[in-house]
Amino acid sequence: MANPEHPRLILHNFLSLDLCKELEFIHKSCGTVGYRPNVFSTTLSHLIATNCGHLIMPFVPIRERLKEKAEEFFGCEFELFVEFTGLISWSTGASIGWHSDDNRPYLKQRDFAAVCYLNSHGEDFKGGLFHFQDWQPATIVPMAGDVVMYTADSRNIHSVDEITGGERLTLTLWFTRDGSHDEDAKLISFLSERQLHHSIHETRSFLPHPASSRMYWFPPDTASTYESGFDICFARLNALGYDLYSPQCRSCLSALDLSNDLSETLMVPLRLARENELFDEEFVNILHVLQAVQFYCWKASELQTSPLDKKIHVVPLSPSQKEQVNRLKHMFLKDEGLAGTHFSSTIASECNQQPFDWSRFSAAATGWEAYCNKLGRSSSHRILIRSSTLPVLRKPGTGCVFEDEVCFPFAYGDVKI
Ligand SMILES: O=C(O)CCC(=O)C(=O)O
Ligand SMILES: [Fe+2]
Repeated sequence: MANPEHPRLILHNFLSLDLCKELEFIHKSCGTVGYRPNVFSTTLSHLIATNCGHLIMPFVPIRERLKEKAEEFFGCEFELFVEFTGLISWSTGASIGWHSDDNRPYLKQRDFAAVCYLNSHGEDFKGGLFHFQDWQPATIVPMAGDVVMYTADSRNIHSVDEITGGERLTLTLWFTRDGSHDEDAKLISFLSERQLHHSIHETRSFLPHPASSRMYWFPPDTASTYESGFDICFARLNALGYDLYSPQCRSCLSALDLSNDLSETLMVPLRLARENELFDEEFVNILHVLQAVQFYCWKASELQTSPLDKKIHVVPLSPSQKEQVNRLKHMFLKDEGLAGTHFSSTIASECNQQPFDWSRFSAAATGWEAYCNKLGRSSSHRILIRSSTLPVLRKPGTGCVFEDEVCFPFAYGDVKI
């Protein structure tokens, strides 16, 4: 039963560690600079906008479980809509003072919050403890798999200490009773819009389409964009020991071009380099590279290669290729030290647990494709989302039954509404 003065709930091990890792993979390969300093985020609409709608699949059952839990605990069965879902990471320097989550006129629709911790204090980051101003528990130490739920109003004023190292990652949801703020309805309409633009003759593809390069530039200060700071995708690759080579990078041929708008430079085919070796496979753009690399990080320990595998082709970097690799680095990592502060400190716990191996990396690139295909194609993974305009029939204890269903094979295939 909720304490009516401070209604809040702590759930330990609500999410499996596997699921936490999967969501970490999605965030580290799809995230953008966020809404506050030193904060990065991945929203569901951003996944759709970058042709990664299939990556919404892992969120679907979690959203439903969290909504049911909130309805049960706060005593509002069948009343809630998800208002916002996002993966949010905080790096060194990020913090938030005392506040309630509905403390702005445009946030008044928020009734409840659910913050799911996807990694752990002490192991993955330092600082970042959560505090409630009144009542118990006064402090929550974020641990992977745990969830805190609370009302978004002034009965649950809270704060988060500054992050002093590493990256703190959460899956954060807000719930509302106001159907006009239903996130599902917005996602459905965004998806159908995208589908209309999707030619029926186009072959199915899970290749990501990067958003505007400004969304990946840190710090997100428009005035200084590209003159200081760094590209977060590039910085994540660099922190893991990778370099990029662009076979057709025109803007990096001349030092004079360094002040140009860089938006197209990482949206073209790229190749991956490591130390003095160049991997002989082309990726369509930087997000494609990053997804393969982060998939390798996620799955490195499970990837099997056999001596019968075809030989992985890696060639030495030529001096001119090396020069171009360095130019790209200079363009996208203006402030390498700053990039290191935000992304390097967690690498010990990532894929560096075993020595790097190109054949395992190649297996990861293939595995990434199979993973995307599975998410996108499997009919058992089809997303069932109710449109806010459809009347809903609910049966207590059995979840929801809809008079009609809106069925989305996310991002691909036919849409039935
Ligand atoms: O990440 C957390 O623990 C809470 C974050 C928070 O208070 C917010 O985003 O409003
Ligand atoms: Fe908050």
